[in-house]
Amino acid sequence: MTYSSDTPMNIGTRGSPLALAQAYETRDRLMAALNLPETAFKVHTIKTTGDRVQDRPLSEIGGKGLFTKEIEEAMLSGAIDIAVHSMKDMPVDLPDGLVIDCILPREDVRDGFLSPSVTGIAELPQGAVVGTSSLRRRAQLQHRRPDLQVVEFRGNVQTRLRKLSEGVAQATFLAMAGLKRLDMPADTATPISPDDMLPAIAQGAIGIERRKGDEAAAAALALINDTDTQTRLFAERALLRGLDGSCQTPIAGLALLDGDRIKLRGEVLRPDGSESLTDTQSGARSDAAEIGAEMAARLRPRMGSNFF
Ligand SMILES: NCc1[nH]cc(CCC(=O)O)c1CC(=O)O
Repeated sequence: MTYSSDTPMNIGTRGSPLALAQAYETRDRLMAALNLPETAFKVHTIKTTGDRVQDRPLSEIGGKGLFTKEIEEAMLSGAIDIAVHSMKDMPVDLPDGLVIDCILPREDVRDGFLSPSVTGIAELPQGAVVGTSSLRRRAQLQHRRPDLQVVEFRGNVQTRLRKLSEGVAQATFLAMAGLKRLDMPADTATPISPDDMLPAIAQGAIGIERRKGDEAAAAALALINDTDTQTRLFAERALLRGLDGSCQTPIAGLALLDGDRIKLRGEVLRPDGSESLTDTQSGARSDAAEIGAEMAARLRPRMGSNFF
């Protein structure tokens, strides 16, 4: 079958401005690749548990896939055909019957530092308050600056910028990818080199999920898959899997390609930042997933028990 105005491809997404920007980017790429008009696609916004609960840290609500469950149910029921996700937020295991084999070209992988008063972590005064809801960023920050105070900072990009302007914290972090996809002014944040703060696994990458048997969706998505980004995510997500990690564990990882070689850097931290373990491994890009798994196997004995 082919998609048309009468039988459009139904695209599911969360409703935040960033999620919508990612869904429209996906639609635009599919329009170009399939040479179809806008009317051959329909974007459906779906509210998830994670969107609904705003007053508690995510780690407290618990459970897997807080931002994906309702969307995946809509896909399994046939209400939508594909779902657009930030790969950074995706668990390593997907529900039975669903697959992600389409990854869009990666945006800026770096974290951004945002503050109305200073331009970097080093300049923050002793004891300053920093807002973040990311366990990784919290641990990395406290590892470098144990004097800083970290407060919980939930909500979408716009909410966090508002909290910063209200003075709830003196600084915060946001992924450069999100800011760029939202067309925020370039001076909104100062990019932090991955050498100073290793980003989250899959940061800046968008993945598109579909039903396993849906050959029409598979054929369409194959046209817009970026194999370079996909390969980098094979390595990074294999590391995450090998460490039994999720977005609730302080793990960082970044793979870079150099011709037919791939180089993976990984970091695990104790949640209070008291310890950071890092590792680096290079290999053939065809071995991306093995490299991630091997790194996890090397880190595990170094971590001992109850590391996280
Ligand atoms: N966990 C929230 C989340 N998921 C994806 C992004 C930004 C886009 C990306 O990293 O791909 C963000 C916000 C942030 O970390 O600033």
